[in-house]
Formats: sequence, C-alpha cells, structure tokens
Amino acid sequence: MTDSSILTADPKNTAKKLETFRSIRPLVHCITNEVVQEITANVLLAAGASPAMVVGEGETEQFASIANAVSVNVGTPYENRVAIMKKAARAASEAGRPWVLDPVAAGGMPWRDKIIFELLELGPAAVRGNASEIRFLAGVGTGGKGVDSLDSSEQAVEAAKTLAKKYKTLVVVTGETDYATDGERVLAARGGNPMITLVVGTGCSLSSLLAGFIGANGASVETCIACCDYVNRAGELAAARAKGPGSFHCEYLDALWLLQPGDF
Ligand SMILES: Nc1ncnc2c1ncn2[C@@H]1O[C@H](COP(=O)(O)OP(=O)(O)O)[C@@H](O)[C@H]1O
Ligand SMILES: Cc1ncsc1CCOP(=O)(O)O
Ligand SMILES: [Mg+2]
Repeated sequence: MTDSSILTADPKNTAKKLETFRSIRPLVHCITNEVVQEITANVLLAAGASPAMVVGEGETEQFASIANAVSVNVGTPYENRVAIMKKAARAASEAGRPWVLDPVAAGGMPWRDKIIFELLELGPAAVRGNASEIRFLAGVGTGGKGVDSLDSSEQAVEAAKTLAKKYKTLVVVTGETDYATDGERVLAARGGNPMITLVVGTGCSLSSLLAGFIGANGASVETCIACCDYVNRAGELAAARAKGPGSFHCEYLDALWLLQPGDF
C-alpha cells in the first residue's frame, strides 16, 4: 500500500490494549457458526478472555446484556439462529454493550445478504471481514469464493471506509495486511503468516477476539488494530514452529497464550 496516510500499528498500543484485555478477562458472548465453535472458544481462552456460546432463545437477550461484548457470526445461518442474533444484537445495544459482526460469505447468497444488511442496521461496534465480504457490503464486487476472499485487503480499503461511514461503525478488513478504519483514519497491521488461512475459523475467531478487545478497551481504530497486530504476531510465532496446518493450529493457541504485552 503506497498511501502514506495509512499508519502502521504501534507496538506500544498493542501492548497496552493486550494488557487491559488480560486484566479484564472479558466475558464474550459468542453466537457463531457450527464450524468454528471450538476454535473460537479456544482462541478466546488462550488469549485471556472468557467465551460463552449462549444461543438459547430464552437466555440470549439476558446474556447479551451482561457480557462485556457479543460476537455475531453468520457463517451457518438458519431462521432460529438469525432471530437469536438479532435479539442479542438489540439487547446488547440497549444495555450499552458492544457487539461485532462477522459477515461470513457476504455477496454469495441473497438470503444471507439480506440478513447481513439487517444486522448492520442494528448498530455493530465493528464489522470484521475478509476483503471480498467488505467490498460487497460497500457495494463493490460480488463477494468471494464461498467463505474465502478473492480480493486483496488493499483492494478493500476504500470499501471499508465507505462501509464504516455508512453504518457509523468500525470496519476491520483482513488479509495479508489487516486494516482498521472508522471511515476517516486507517491503521494497518502487517506481518502474520499465510498458513493461518489453512486452519478453519481463524478469521471467525479473530472477530470474536475483536469483540473481547473492544469489550475491554472500548471501540476505537486503535483497539481494532491492536487485536490484529497481536494475532499476526501469534501467527508468525506459530508458523516458525509448525510443520503444517495441524501443528499450526496447536502452535497458534500456544502463541496466543505465550505472547505478553512486553513482547511488543
Ligand atoms: N496472506 C496472509 N498472510 C498472513 N496473514 C494472513 C494472510 N491472509 C489472511 N491472513 C490472516 O488470517 C486471519 C483471517 O483473515 P482472513 O483470511 O482475511 O479472514 P477469513 O478467514 O474470514 O476469510 C487474519 O488474522 C489475517 O491477518
Ligand atoms: C468453512 C465454513 N463454512 C461456513 S462458515 C465456515 C467457517 C469460516 O471460517 P473462517 O472465515 O474463519 O475461515
Ligand atoms: Mg470469514
């Protein structure tokens, strides 16, 4: 990216946000997809949060209003689960709790796209997606290849700004470089390792971790980029020790746990 107005993540900011996150140990209410439940809970635990997958119709509103943050992920949507997502999003907003939307596979299927746009209207504190998802939501392109991106994150920076402005939210678009924007400022987190894309749920679990970072530190571009910077460092550490995706999965959890604020 040649745009000199995009600043790179400040390691001191990452250290501070990670420290606060660990001291608060946020309770993160996850309403996520069927594929990534376990990696999401494990990523949150390793990083230093308390995950809870509360998806019952009779309990989700109450829990959304007491958790530090809510993570809503549309990866495997069905009618009942979508109704629960909307209830939780409304309850969180009413209680002043932040919630994060992961618009998995936006652009591929009109039924799902309608649900995502309805959720966007409910006021997420942040939206985290891959480049094709973010571009589609901003009115550019037709989405990715299922849950995977066909675009680079650089190609989605302007779309991320447009989306952030339109819905008055923070937008995080991930890829080789991660970008966070409030519609005006853009910060970038570089590094990481592409092997992370060979383990399912690393994007989805990042969205839930982002909810935890926001729940602990407040919603800001700095909070978002700190979360991405931390995950990238964990990806680098894990890749240095892994033989392939299987051992990367384990090493990634270990790296999230091992990394300390002082390492940044
Ligand atoms: N080429 C890459 N090199 C390093 N890290 C990457 C690369 N592509 C994606 N990532 C990282 O993988 C994680 C998931 O991002 P991404 O693949 O964009 O999301 P999704 O899984 O939702 O499609 C993020 O932490 C992102 O930084
Ligand atoms: C494979 C798959 N199918 C529906 S949701 C999902 C998980 C996607 O996870 P991620 O976006 O983190 O790669
Ligand atoms: Mg995804």
